Amino acid sequence: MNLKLLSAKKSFFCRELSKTPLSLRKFRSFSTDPETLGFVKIVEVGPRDGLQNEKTLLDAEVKVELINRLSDSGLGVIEAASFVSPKWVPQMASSAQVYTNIKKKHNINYPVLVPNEKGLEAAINCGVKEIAVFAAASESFSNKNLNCSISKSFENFSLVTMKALKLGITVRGYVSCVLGCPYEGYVDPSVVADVCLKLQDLGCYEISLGDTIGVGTPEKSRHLIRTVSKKVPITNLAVHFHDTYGQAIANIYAALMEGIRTVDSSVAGLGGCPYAKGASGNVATEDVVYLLNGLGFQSGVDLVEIAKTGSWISKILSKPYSSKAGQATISKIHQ
Ligand SMILES: CC(C)(COP(=O)([O-])OP(=O)([O-])OC[C@H]1O[C@@H](n2cnc3c(N)ncnc32)[C@H](O)[C@@H]1OP(=O)([O-])[O-])[C@@H](O)C(=O)NCCC(=O)NCCSC(=O)C[C@@](C)(O)CC(=O)[O-]
Repeated sequence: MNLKLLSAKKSFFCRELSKTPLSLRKFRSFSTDPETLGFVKIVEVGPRDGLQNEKTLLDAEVKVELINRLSDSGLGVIEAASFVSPKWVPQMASSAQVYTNIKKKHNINYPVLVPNEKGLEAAINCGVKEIAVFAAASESFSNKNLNCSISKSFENFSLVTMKALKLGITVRGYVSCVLGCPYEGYVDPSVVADVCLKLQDLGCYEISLGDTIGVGTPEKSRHLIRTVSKKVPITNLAVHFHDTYGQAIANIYAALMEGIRTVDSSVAGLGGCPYAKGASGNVATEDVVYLLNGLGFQSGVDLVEIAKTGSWISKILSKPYSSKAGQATISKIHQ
């Protein structure tokens, strides 16, 4: 790398690091050398979070093709489906068919969402190796999304995780509304931290912080991560930003600077939660890959391949292709 550029990059990262309090710097082994910044795991949630809110029911074959294409782009984790009630989320009714028909690669993890024992049974029958349970940091959202209180949801998750872990199925946890709730507004970061800790205590190996309605800003995201990581190690945390206010990439940058190394994203920025009206798509995987490449992080994801898939699925859904990095990448291919 050009020496001048390297030194400019280095001083930029040193400036960023100097904004991190000493106490945090100590336990976040956070490199300042752009050459050794390391690996960021991308959790692709397009086939689940991206599609669950689509009104037009997609054929299982299209979802299978989407996942197979994503599998060819270098992603290590692709959330494939959701074993929830089809009455609640009709788009996910074909999850068993989708999961069984995808061409699974040995080095890719294909987790699915599971809210209760019924969902776990269905996942087990399909041979699923990883599930994700999803809690909320707001009572109102928990009631809308899961039809029960936060404490009742944990009774379900406790049964689900215990059974799953006994069978060797790993469990990831989500917390929704970490930076705001569509029904209650402000959410206290210490409440989020408590919910994260509970998920960790159940045996979740990783907890994803969901900004369900995309209201977060970089400083609020930093504050949240600092609060939560006092209870759950930062290495066990992921971030999951929706882009409702166009802040997702800035928030991810802030999260990376705090030491987060797992980022959820959705191809073509698809997505939205059926129980969070007005919440727009997730941050686009293409935009995250472009950011990571620019910062010198490795993700293993091929920007051209993921952009081709983003452009393809947008056409299938008759939507404009909304990823800026994806659009630019595709237009370069066609030059
Ligand atoms: C949890 C329930 C089921 C409770 O819903 P309920 O109505 O209280 O459940 P129930 O036990 O009374 O069952 C009602 C019916 O659903 C069936 N049922 C019950 N469970 C299942 C199941 N697992 N699979 C298939 N069917 C199921 C059950 O058999 C019954 O069928 P019926 O007897 O009426 O014919 C419901 O509220 C539900 O499915 N909620 C899921 C909502 C959802 O998927 N939301 C989106 C995902 S979360 C999200 O997007 C946020 C996230 C993770 O991305 C992070 C972020 O951005 O914040």
